[in-house]
Amino acid sequence: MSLPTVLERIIERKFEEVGEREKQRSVSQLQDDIITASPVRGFVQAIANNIAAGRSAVIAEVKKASPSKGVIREHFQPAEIACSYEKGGATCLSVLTDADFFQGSEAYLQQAREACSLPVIRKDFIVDPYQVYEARAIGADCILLIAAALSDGKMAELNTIAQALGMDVLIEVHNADELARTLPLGNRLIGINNRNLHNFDTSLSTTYDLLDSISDQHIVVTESGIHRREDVAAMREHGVNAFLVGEAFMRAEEPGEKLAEMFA
Ligand SMILES: O=P(O)(O)OC[C@@H](O)[C@@H](O)c1c[nH]c2ccccc12
Repeated sequence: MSLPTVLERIIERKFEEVGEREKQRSVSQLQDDIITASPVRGFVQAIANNIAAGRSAVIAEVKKASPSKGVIREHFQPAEIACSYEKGGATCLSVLTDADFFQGSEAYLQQAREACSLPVIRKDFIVDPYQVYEARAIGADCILLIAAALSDGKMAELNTIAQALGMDVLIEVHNADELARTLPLGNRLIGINNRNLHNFDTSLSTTYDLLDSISDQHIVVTESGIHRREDVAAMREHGVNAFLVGEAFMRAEEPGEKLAEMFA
């Protein structure tokens, strides 16, 4: 038998984590929290507005560490980073909430969101409805669903729950099969992860190769491995105008300045 890939290990751990959390706080308690949660900020709307105005839409990521890179940013203050991103022209924020593999937390999402007026996506490995309720309870405006981690039925179920709670959904794919499974859901936003979650290689051609199969009604978000102005220019030449960028910003002293530089 082959060794489990990192994605498989993460998912296995997520199911345990959900079990532990449910004992601490039930779904019905989360539903109470949702009643008083901060109203949803339009995530897709913000992206669409930017693109309609001819600009790139930038989802700027708040990420301390990753399994492939280890600690990416030592000085890590989510509120400070959020302000810097907003000043630098970010459209939305992405905040890692996974603790075990990315050193993230729900508190980081709350701190980042409170510090600015940008819509925020909860970046985590969502495999159970519990995590969708939890996302809205902590203020998330959008969730990530990773096609590689979900069956068709589970993906549809989680998507429907998120939308019923008023959130947007970014479904992430990295090959033609995952894309074909995702398109029938009819979501406006499609994320293409240039990083293979099984072996961590990044290749921008992952995005280019899938573009022909996606109609103009969708907004493609290219994710991972965008490091330089040249990467941005190449994507824009292919008609891709929405970007999810983490590491390149996180390694800069002033993340928002780096954003402004790369997307000027
Ligand atoms: O740091 P990068 O290479 O700019 O990548 C950001 C983002 O795309 C990446 O963090 C990511 C994309 N999909 C994910 C799913 C889970 C965790 C992390 C991710």
